[in-house]
Formats: sequence, C-alpha cells, structure tokens
Amino acid sequence: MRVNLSEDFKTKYKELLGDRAESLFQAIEVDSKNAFRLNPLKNNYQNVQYKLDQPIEYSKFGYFGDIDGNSIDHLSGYVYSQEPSAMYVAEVVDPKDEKVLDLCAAPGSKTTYLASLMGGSGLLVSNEINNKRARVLSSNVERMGIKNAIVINNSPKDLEGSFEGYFDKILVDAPCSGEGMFRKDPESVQYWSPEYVEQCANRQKHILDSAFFMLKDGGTLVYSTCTFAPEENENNIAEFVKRHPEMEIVPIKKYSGMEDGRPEWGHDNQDLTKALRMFPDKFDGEGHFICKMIKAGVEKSAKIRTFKNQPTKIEMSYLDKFIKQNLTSNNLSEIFKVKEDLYQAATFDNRFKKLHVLRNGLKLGEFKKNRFEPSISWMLTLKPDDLKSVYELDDDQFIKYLHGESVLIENDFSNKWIGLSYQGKLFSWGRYSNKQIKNVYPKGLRK
Ligand SMILES: C[S@@+](CC[C@H](N)C(=O)[O-])C[C@H]1O[C@@H](n2cnc3c(N)ncnc32)[C@H](O)[C@@H]1O
Repeated sequence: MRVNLSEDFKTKYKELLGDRAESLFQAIEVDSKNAFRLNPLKNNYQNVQYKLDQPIEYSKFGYFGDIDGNSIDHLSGYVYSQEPSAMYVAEVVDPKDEKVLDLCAAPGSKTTYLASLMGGSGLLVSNEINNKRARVLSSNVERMGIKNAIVINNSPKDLEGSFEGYFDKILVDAPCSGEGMFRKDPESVQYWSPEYVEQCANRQKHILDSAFFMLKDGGTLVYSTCTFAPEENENNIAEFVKRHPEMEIVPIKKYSGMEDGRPEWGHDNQDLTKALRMFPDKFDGEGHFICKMIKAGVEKSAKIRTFKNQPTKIEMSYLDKFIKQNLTSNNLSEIFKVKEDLYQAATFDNRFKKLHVLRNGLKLGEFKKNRFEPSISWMLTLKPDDLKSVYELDDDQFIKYLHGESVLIENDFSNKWIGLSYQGKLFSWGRYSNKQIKNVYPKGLRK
C-alpha cells in the first residue's frame, strides 16, 4: 500500500459511494500523471524543450508530461507545473478585462493561469493569508512575467471593509482537507480525520461569505476544492446559497470523465448537478470539485479613488537615461514609487493602500545613489526586440551564471545593462563591463 488510508476514511466513502468506493481506493494507489502549462505571456511561448504531443483537451495551455524545475523553460517562466484537474478551474472562471480576485491564491497555480487568460488586461488581485506562502506566490507571479496583478497578504475578513461589491469575478480555491491529493502527496493522509474535515468546512463557510460580500451584483463566484468530502463541497454550497438566495448555481461544461455534483450530498439541491466533480478512477487527474455561481442583479462598476506616489524629477532623469541607453523604446505608463522601488502599477485604487501589499504590478527596479538599477521582474516581461543588447549564453556560461559567477565574453557592448538569454529565452539582466558580464542574478534564485 502506497497510501495509508484510515479505516474511518474507508468506511465513510463505502457508505457514500457503495461499490464504487473500491475503485476510488484503487485509483488512489496508482501514480498520478504530471502535467504542465505553457505561458502565452512570453515571446514564442510554444518554443519549449518539452514534448507537446499530449494536450489536455479542456485547457488552452496544458499538456501531460514532466518538467524540470532547473530547466531554462522553468526559470524563465515559459512553463508552470500544474496537476491536470486543477487546470480546469481557471478555465471555468474565464476571466476577461475586468476585476478578478483570487482569494486563496498561493502558491499561484491558478493565479498564473488566470493571468494567462487575461493576457495583461484587467486587474488580477492575488491574495494569500499566509505570509510565507504569499512570498512564494509573489515570486511565481514574477517568474511568469505578469504585469496586471497585485499580490496581497490579508485575511478575507480584512478585505471586506474596502471591497464591498467590488469584484466582477472571485475565485475561492479553498483550503481543504486535501483528500483529492492523497495519491500525489501520500504523507498528507496523516492530517486527515473526520474532525479536520469539519474544521475545513467551517473555515470555508466564512471565506465564502467574505467572497459574497466582495462580489458585485451580476458577478461570478467560482468555488473549488481538491477534496472529495461532501461537507466541504455540495453541503457547503447548498448552505451558502440558502444563506444568500441571490446566488444561483450555473452549469459548467463537462468533458469526458467529469461528473455532476451530487444533490443528495447537499440538502437535495438539484442545482448541484450543475457543479462538477473529478474522481481519479474515472478522470485523468486528481480529485476536485468546482461550482460556479452568479450573483443576481445588474453589474455596476465600483468607483475608484486613486493614489499616486511619483518619482522625483531627478529620479525620472535616471530612469530616462537607463531606458535610452538600454532599451529600444519606452513603453512604461502608470509608474509609481514605494520607498526606493519603482513599479508600473496594476492599480492606483486607494483601497489597496490599507492592505499588506507584496507587489503592485511590475517591479521595474530601484533608485540607488545616483542611478536606476533594473529588477529581474522587468526582464521577465521583456522580449529580445525591447533590448538594445542581448547576449546568448552557452551551456557552461549559463551554469556559471546561475551559480552567481561572472562570465568572460569576446563581444563588446556599448551599453551596460544587457539581456541574458539561454536557448533563446531571456531570464536575467547582466551588467556588462570590459568583456565581462557581472552577475546580477538575484541571490535567492541562484542554483
Ligand atoms: C488550496 S490552497 C490554494 C492553492 C492556489 N489557489 C493555487 O492554485 O496555487 C488554499 C490556500 O488558502 C490559504 N488559507 C488558509 N486558511 C485560510 C483562510 N482562513 N482564509 C483564506 N485563505 C486561507 C492557505 O494558506 C492556502 O494557500
């Protein structure tokens, strides 16, 4: 036995699923299939070293297969590893040029997928309550070259005060008992107990109520979990729509192997057949539940009160000089400063000022004594044509650079800040001086 399911767990699912329970238990013993997504925000984004011969039919960017976390495709944000079932969640949200809240967002699989679908338009608010996890979320947003996201670290309750009726779409990818992930992460079985399932259901209820409060009339709420537990899925949704009759469950397109939600597990609410379940004995992915709901009423846009904290004239001149020397054009807009850091904002809405913001849009760099120094986040959004100079590293130079070493080269460059690429993918700035590329790869990313 690879996964040590408890007797309580087995008894519960035998009661709920009858004869089918055995096939579920057997599926939990089988190795899960890995998958990854391409990132359409990148230049030539399909140009990756991995085979793209097993596309996932319900995902615009997903493929079955393994990726290597040390590969250039991963480091430069061309690929993101994601379990196949989880990929469908962002597709169900279907975000457009609008205000989207991902309320439980770390480590960022769904946020980065939402950003891929938004293609740089609209505002993506990626919130995570746990600070350590929020920082991982922020680094994934950076790696994937996302410009239109603000990453915040607050509790759902903290957000309510500022965002009543604000968002067009909200995703609650809730913290759950994780039963659907047992086969991918067998260790997690040890945390399971009937009481833990109840605790999760109770926490989810509060998160859902916060989401309801922040959703605009006519807005869409998508709720998802990676657990089988009816308490956390159908039952929670049935009670939620009872508390908030303005919410209507709406159908989700189902692909092969996807099943209807079970009304008998949720107060016999027949609308739950419109929700979606993925069980690993019938579906090529881990266990998941998704429900989509719409809030009654006509959409009206929340008024935005703006703030700005502009760089000084002299700082602007450092930035202009940097751009003139190193870039082919100046496409920046909406820039603002936080301490010495310069950002291109995802939002100037005042409401975010009170929150714990980890990044608002794109960090461009920072002002040092009498100059501007660019940040890697900016590089991860650039294309080779945006830069005056790009240097393609060979295999040895790439390994050295990732270690934090400088690299000697034959070429001469007339400018100082050059784009470094490997296998045609930009992944870092390099500081050129006298036939040497000085290492500026962030210490935390070195290998
Ligand atoms: C299932 S995970 C989210 C996964 C993420 N959406 C992704 O696709 O990468 C749930 C997240 O909810 C967070 N969380 C825990 N308690 C919470 C609470 N009371 N309110 C909001 N989020 C909470 C956890 O820290 C965790 O990061």
